[in-house]
Amino acid sequence: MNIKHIDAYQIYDSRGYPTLEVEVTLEDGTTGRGLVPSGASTGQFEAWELRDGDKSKFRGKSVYKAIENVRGEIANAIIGQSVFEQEAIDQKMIALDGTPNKSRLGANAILGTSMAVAYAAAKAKNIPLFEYLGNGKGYLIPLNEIQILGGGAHADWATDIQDFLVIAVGAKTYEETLEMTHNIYHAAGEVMKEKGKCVGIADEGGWWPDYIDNEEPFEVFMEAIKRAGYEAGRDVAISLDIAASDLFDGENYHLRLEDRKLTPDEFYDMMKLWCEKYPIVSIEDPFADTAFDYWKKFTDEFGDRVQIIGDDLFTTNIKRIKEGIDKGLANSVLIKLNQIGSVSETLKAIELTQNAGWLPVVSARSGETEDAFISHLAVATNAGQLKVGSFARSERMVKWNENLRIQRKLGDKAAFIGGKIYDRIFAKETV
Ligand SMILES: C=C(OP(=O)(O)O)C(=O)O
Ligand SMILES: [Mg+2]
Repeated sequence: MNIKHIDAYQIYDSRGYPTLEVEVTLEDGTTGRGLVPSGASTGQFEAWELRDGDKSKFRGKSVYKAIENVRGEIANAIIGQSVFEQEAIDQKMIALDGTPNKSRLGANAILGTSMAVAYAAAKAKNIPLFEYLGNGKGYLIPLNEIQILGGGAHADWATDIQDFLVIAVGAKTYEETLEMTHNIYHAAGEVMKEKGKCVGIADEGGWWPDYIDNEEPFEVFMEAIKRAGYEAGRDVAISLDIAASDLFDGENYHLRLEDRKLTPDEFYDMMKLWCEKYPIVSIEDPFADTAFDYWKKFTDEFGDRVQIIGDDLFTTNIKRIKEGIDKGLANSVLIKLNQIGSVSETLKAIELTQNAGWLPVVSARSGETEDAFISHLAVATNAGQLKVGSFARSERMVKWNENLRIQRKLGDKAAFIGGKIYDRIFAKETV
């Protein structure tokens, strides 16, 4: 089935900033839409999100140039091509762009088209997206990583740490992860309101706190877990996204909240202390994306009991992930479609991660849309984990809820292994 028409439009994301929607129409009238998310704490090695006007201050700027590129060059190149040739279409757009980071046509223009092509292809085959993307091999319903408190760039630096998340490692079913998280999320809100520490809701739906130091959120978190009736470390574990590149000034890590600068060694010791003191099962971007020595040292020390995720470190980029695997910098990769800018490259990044015995964590962006592509991607690839921000905004819930539907569709084929996913990385060190 060939592509007949491609169009693009400006829509708005969950933060109310402009983004792109691409619509692909096939010869039989079938359509597919790709809605492009957008980050705030973006990594320096990400593919380029094309915005109109001053490139250095792009947040909030319109995307009409990217739209023009879809309607013009991209449409000219791929109209008439079979919609089932996902990789060939993506490669054609990459070659047409001609830059290493998709900055000429825009990673947003290319990704929107790539996602729309995948959706249209699945529809043309009359199968769900997860089945199409995974060639029918997807069956694993992912373990959720859900934000309870938001900070960093997502809450105007209310805390230095960007995400305090919960992982229901003891849950026996996907439904139970949602049940446990909803209890903890609301308990945390209650604790914070009692303490007079709740300002509102951060960008991804977690509570926006008002704190004076970086350990206070841990105390609230531990109290919320207890109040919700769970045991920290057994039923649920803590996960952090430090987003450390945002704190790093090229020399030191700047804690704005306490107005302190920590040397890389001091920062390392703080990460170490937290991992020893609290039931932390997963930590993302604990160091700056250039601080390879610290990543390596930390993985050597904690990689047998903590999932160490590279987000800004790898930016879903195959070359960077390969280098990370060769050097042993982490044991997990955050997977974001728009960091690399096409569906087929994202699938390859997941495969590479899994082949190395590492864990992929499929992730949303802080600026999201009402689309649930990533829920399908996580199941299609048996990634085993999904991170979508929090629980209290519809652009997040649409992803969690979509996995309930996918699970129903899969029926007996569906499996959920919960916290056992970590045996794949933790067992290795001890065998
Ligand atoms: C989702 C994240 O935030 P952003 O989309 O702002 O990069 C993240 O850092 O993992
Ligand atoms: Mg991150």
